[in-house]
Amino acid sequence: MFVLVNLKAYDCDPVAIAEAAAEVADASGERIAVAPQAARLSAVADAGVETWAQHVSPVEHGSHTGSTLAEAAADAGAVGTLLNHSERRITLANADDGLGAADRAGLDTVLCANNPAQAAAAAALGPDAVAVEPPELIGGDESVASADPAVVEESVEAVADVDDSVEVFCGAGVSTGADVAAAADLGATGVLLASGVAKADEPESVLRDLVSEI
Ligand SMILES: O=C[C@H](O)COP(=O)(O)O
Repeated sequence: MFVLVNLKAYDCDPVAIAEAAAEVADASGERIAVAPQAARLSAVADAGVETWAQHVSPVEHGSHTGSTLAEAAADAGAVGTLLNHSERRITLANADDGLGAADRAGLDTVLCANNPAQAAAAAALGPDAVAVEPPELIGGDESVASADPAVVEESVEAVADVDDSVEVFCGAGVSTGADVAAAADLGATGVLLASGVAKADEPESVLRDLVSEI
């Protein structure tokens, strides 16, 4: 199971979390990545953890003020990017172009979706993975795997029907090793989480717990 920690814009120390994640990944042998604010990509990558962007713009080099160029994210140390996160929705055309930009820069991609129908549509665009996250469960205390297991199982089936090479992750409320194990039981191959780590008093213990039942 891939554990992808999105720090969003939380008031946390991205480098301390990156160092903790690198240590837990090394000790456990599990794959953990951290997605900080774009301005902190280099600092997080320098901490030695797999680093992801939260978003890249669907543009090439040129006159695109305020954009996050995929090549710039890659140069800063990112190896992958989220696209179409629930808090950073984009149009279908921009999702397609964003995937093209990520591909051009050599970034892995996770395209987010709200539900199984969107997951199928997302899979049709050919990302490396689709992450299904019911928006109403994001930032909550109960994991999607227990609060709405059907949305995960149905997304796994819907994506496999479109393209069985696309992985399915799930997210929203994931914060414990039991949540990760439950997601795996439903067919997910990764989890996308944020508040459970970013808002924790001791992020390293949460990270250790997250990989404890894989
Ligand atoms: O990107 C992460 C997801 O939106 C889940 O956030 P959460 O773990 O705070 O529910």
